[in-house]
Amino acid sequence: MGGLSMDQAFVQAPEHRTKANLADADGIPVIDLSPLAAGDKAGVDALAAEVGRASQDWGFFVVVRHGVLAETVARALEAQRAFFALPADRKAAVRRDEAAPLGYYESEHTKNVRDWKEVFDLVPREPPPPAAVADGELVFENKWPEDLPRFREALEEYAEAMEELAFKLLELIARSLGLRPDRLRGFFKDQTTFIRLNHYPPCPSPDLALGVGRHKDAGALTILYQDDVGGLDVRRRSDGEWVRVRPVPDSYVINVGDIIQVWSNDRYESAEHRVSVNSHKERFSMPYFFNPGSDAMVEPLEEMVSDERPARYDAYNWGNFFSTRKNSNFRKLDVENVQIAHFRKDRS
Ligand SMILES: O=C(O)CCC(=O)C(=O)O
Ligand SMILES: [Fe+2]
Repeated sequence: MGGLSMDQAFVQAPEHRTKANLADADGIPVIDLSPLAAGDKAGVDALAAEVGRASQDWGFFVVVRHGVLAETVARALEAQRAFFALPADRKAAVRRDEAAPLGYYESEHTKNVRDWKEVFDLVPREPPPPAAVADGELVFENKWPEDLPRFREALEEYAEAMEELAFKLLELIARSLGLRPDRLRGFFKDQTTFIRLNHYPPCPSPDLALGVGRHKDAGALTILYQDDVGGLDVRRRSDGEWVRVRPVPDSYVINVGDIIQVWSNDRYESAEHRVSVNSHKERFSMPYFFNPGSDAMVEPLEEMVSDERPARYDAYNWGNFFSTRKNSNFRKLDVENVQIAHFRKDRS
């Protein structure tokens, strides 16, 4: 199934393997976004406060009544299933490579251990192709599979709906930090957002391998659709234990990424998470990684910095960070991949 076969490359170190009978992440807030549609100020303020608490306590929350049409989601899911059901040679025809990182891929490494998954990456907005490609420069051009007619259409429609939701969430995050609602918008003008379709085939050794190894999302916000199988685990802030984010029908799992951690000067923290696999049921998920433009310099916002709380990070360029991270995920390297911790002022 999925063309993967178990070998040493997938084996996690003992301390990173999934334990049986993981507890549920009971406390993860489920937030109803319908006050946004109603548009009354008090309702939206209360919502922003909820988002703020969740971002502080968990770095994760679930949203329901989010306004994304069920048909739009259903069409995207159908496209996703149809793509991964294609024979290997047709998936390989849209395989990503180092210079052109979008498309199909089945050999991603997270922290140098191979993930038990296959993916398809696409961008909602293609930047104009550079006139000449400089050495090391990545070309973000979508690769659409042939003879899968509704695939492109369904995902373009989905991407549009996600962008709308992403900007609403960004506004709530800004409000929750006491900022102007549109304070963060400007960073997303030439955004490097991408959508990933994930397929986790059943795994013969779910006690040894992971669908995605433990990591934090590097971007600003992640909006994740997960099916009803379950497998997303988050490291609970209160005690450091891994707990499972049980699927909620018609919901999205939202997590704040490293960029919001830096912008907020550590008021919010990007939580570590991973994907566990199982031996009997394939799982599908679709994260939307909402990322700023590649020339964005990421640093604590001036409103988040004071004499009592000086800036905790040096500024870094998002485009460099992103392409360095992408390359390190592409194959096994001998060095640790780039982390925001490398830009912390108090690192020792
Ligand atoms: O599939 C999932 O539930 C989460 C995937 C994930 O964390 C990622 O792709 O960054
Ligand atoms: Fe993630």
